[in-house]
Amino acid sequence: MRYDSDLSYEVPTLGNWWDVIRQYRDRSNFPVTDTVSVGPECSYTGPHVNLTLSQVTEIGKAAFNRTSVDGFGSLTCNQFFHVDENSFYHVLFSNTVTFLEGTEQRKFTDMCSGNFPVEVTKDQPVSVLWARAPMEADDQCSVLLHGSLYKGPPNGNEKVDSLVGNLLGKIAEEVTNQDGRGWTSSDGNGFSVSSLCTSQFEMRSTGPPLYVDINGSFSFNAIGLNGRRYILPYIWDQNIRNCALKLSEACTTNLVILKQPSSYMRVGVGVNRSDGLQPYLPNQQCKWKIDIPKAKFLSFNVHYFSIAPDSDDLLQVCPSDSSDHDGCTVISTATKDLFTKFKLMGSEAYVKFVSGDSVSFESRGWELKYTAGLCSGNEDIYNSYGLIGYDTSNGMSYVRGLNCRWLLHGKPGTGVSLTFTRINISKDLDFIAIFSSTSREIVNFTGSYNGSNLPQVNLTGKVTIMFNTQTEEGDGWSANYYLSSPGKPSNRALLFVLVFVLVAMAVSFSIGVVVLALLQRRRGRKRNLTPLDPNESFVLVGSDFLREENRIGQGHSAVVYRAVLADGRSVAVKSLKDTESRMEPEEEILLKSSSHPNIVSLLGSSRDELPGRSMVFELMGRGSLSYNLRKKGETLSWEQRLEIALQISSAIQMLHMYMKPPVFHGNITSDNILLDEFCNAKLGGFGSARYCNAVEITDGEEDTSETAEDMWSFGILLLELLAGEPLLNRNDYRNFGSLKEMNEIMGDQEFVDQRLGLPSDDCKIVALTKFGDIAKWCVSGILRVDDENPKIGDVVSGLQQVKQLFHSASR
Ligand SMILES: Nc1ncnc2c1ncn2[C@@H]1O[C@H](COP(=O)(O)OP(=O)(O)OP(=O)(O)O)[C@@H](O)[C@H]1O
Repeated sequence: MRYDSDLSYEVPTLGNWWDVIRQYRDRSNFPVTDTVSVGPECSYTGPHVNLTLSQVTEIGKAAFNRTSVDGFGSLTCNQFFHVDENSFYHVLFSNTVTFLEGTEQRKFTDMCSGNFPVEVTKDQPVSVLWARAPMEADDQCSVLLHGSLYKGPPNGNEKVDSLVGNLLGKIAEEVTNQDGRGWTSSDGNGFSVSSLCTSQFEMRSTGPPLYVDINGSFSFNAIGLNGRRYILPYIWDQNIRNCALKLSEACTTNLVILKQPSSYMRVGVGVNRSDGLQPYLPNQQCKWKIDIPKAKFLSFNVHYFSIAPDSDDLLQVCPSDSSDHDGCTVISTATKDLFTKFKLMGSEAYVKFVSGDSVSFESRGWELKYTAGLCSGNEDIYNSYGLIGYDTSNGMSYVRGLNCRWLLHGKPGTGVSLTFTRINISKDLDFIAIFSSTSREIVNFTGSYNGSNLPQVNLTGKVTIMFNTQTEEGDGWSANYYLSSPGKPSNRALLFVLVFVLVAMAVSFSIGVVVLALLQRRRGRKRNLTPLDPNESFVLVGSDFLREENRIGQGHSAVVYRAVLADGRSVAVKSLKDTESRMEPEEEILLKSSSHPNIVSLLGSSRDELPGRSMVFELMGRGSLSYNLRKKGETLSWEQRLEIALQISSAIQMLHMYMKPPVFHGNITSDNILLDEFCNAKLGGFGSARYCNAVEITDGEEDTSETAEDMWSFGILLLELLAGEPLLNRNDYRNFGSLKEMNEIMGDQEFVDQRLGLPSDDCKIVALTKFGDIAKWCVSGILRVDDENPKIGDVVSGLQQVKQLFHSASR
C-alpha cells in the first residue's frame, strides 16, 4: 500500500509514533527484557524492553491499525536539540551508511559536487554523525562528521545541512514510494506505511531517535522495504495532511531579521501534547523582520497552521512595524484557507505572533514560508554579451507571480543570440517567452531542458525575454546572450525631440504617400505593399520590374524578380503563379520565423496591388546555394560550406524545436538556400511549409515523420556540400538498402568536391569525415524504425564540433 492522500487511514506521526509505541506496549503485554535507549538528550522511565527489528515492525503495524493502549512508560527529554537561527543538529547512527574516513572524506569535500555515492553495506556497522544548519542549502557540498571528531553542533554550517539532504535523499531513493518521494516500510506481510516527508529537509529535524538497536550500535525510527533502519526527520501527519514538525523554541521576544530570499518561521509543534512534548508556550511575543533589499515583493505560504479557533493567539504579517496593524494580513483558523498564499509588495515585512495566557490543548503551532520575488518589470540590456536569467543557484528565489522582462537592445537587423545554459521551470505553468522586435512571440519554453536539448535562439534587433511563473516549483533558468551590435540607451529628452520629428515626418510622409499613390494610380507605375512591420512603410518603384531582365530565379510555383523600394533598398519580389493553390500557413510561418538570422525575411506581401499574389523578401545578393555550387570559377571553401551547414541547421532547429507547433519545411534543397553578399546562408522556399502533426516528444523535441523527412533533405544538402554539386538523383539516396551501401559510395574519395580536394591537415580530414558521418546519419534516419532517428538538436551540436575541429587545425 503506498501513500495516497485520499486514503483515510492514519500514518503515525513522529509525535504519536512514540505515543503509540507506549500504548501498544502495555496493551499487548510485550515481554520486557532490556532498556530502550533514546539518545543522550532524553531518558526513559518505565518497563524495560528489548526491541528487535520484527518487534518494531509489529509496533508500526499497531500504529497503522490503531491498536494501541496507554501506559508504556514516559519519555523525558531534558535537553531537546537546540534550535535557533544558528545551531541545529541531528544524529544518525546507522549500519546503512558507510562512513568515509580521512582521505576519502577530504576527497569528497574537494569534490564538493553535492552529489556523491554513499555505499550502503549491511555487514559493516558504522556510526555516522551528521548535522545540519537551519537554512536550505540543498545544492551545496556536504561534509561527513565522524562521531569521535564531532565537537558540537555545526552552528550555521550549510554544508552540513546539505549532507542531510544527500544522505537521506539517497536512502529515500532506495525505498522510495511511487510518488517518487519518501519511503515505504513493509514487513512482507502486507503491512506497509509510507511517508512523503523524508526529503523535506528544509524543515527542522526531529526529536531524538526513538529506537536503539539491541546491540546499541544504532538508532532508528523507521524500517525500509529492504529491512534497513532509518532515522526519518519528518513523518506524514494524516490529521494535518502535512509533515509533522518538531518542537521549536524559535519564538522569542527578539526581533529576528531574516535576509535569505526564502526561509521559514515557525512556532510550536505538530505533535500531540499527550506524549509529554509541548507546543508553544503561553504569553509569547515574537517578531521577525524580513528584509530583502532587492525584493520586488514577498510571497507567503502558510504550510501548517494549528491554532485553536477560540484562542487569543494571533499570527499576522504586516508591511510595517507600526502598532496600528494597518495593512496586516491576519492568519487564523477561520481565515487560513483564504490566506494560505498571499503576497505583499515591497522588500520588507514583519511577522508577528502573540500567544495568550494559556495555550489551548488543540493548538499545535504554525509554519509560514516566505519567498522573495526578485524580479518584476523590465530590465534593459545594452552590453554586448553577458549572462541573464533567474536562477535559484544565484540566490534568486523561485516564487509564483514573477513577471519579469529582459530587453536585449540589439541594433535593427543585427544579430542577437541566446544560448541557454539551464532551464528548469514548472512544466506548462511557468514560461520563458521570447519576442522579436515587432513584439511577435517567436518561441516559448517550459519544463526542463538538459545537455544538447538546451535551446540556442538566434534573432535580430531588439529581443524581449519574458519569464512568468504561477508556481514555486523550479530552479529557474539562465542564458548567455550576445549582441553583435548593441543599441544605445535612450535619452528621454532626445526621445521627445525624436518623437516630435518623427510625427512631423510621418505627417509629411503620409501626404507624400497619398500624392505618390495618386501619381501611381495615374501612371500605374508605383506599387504600395502591405509591410509586415507596422513601423515600416515601403513603396515599390516601378511596376515594370516584372520583366525578364529583372528575373532572378524561378521555382515550381513562382517567378522571382529584383525590385527597388522607394528608400533605395533592393528586394526580391516573388510573384506566385497560382495564387489559389498556395498553402496559407506559409506567410504565417514566415512571419513568425523572419527574425531568425538564417531564415529569409519576409518584408511584405500583396494580394491586390501587384498582378496576382506577391511576397516581398530581403534580397539575397549571391542567389541560391545550388547556383553557387554549380557556378564555374571560384567555389565555396570548406570553411564557408561548414558555416552554411551550421547556419541552416540552426534555422531548422528553430522550425522543429522552437516553433509551437513545430514546422515542417518540406522542401529543404540547395535551390532554397540563399546566400547574401557575405555568404551568410538563409533558408527560403517555404511554399510547402506547414505545421506538423506531432506524434511523440523525445527529449523535448517533437518527433514526427515530417521532421524526419526534413532531416533526410538536410542530410542530402550536407552531401551536396561535400560533393560540391547538387545531387541530381536525390531519391536514389532514399533507396539505400543499408548504411553499408551508402558507405561504399561515401567512402569513395571521388565523392568529395574535386575542385577543393581533401585538406592536407589530418584534423581537417577528420572533421570532414565527421561531417560526412552526420550527413549519412541524417539520410539514413528515414530508413530507421528505432528511436535513433537523428534529431536536429544533436545535429547542430555535431556540426558545431565539426566546425571547432576544422578550425582548431588552422590555429
Ligand atoms: N530573397 C531572394 N533573393 C534572391 N533570390 C531569390 C530570393 N528568393 C528566391 N530567389 C531565387 O528564386 C528561386 C526560386 O525561389 P523559390 O524557391 O522561393 O520559388 P518556388 O520554388 O517557386 O517557391 P516555393 O519553394 O516556396 O514553392 C530561388 O532558387 C532563388 O534562386
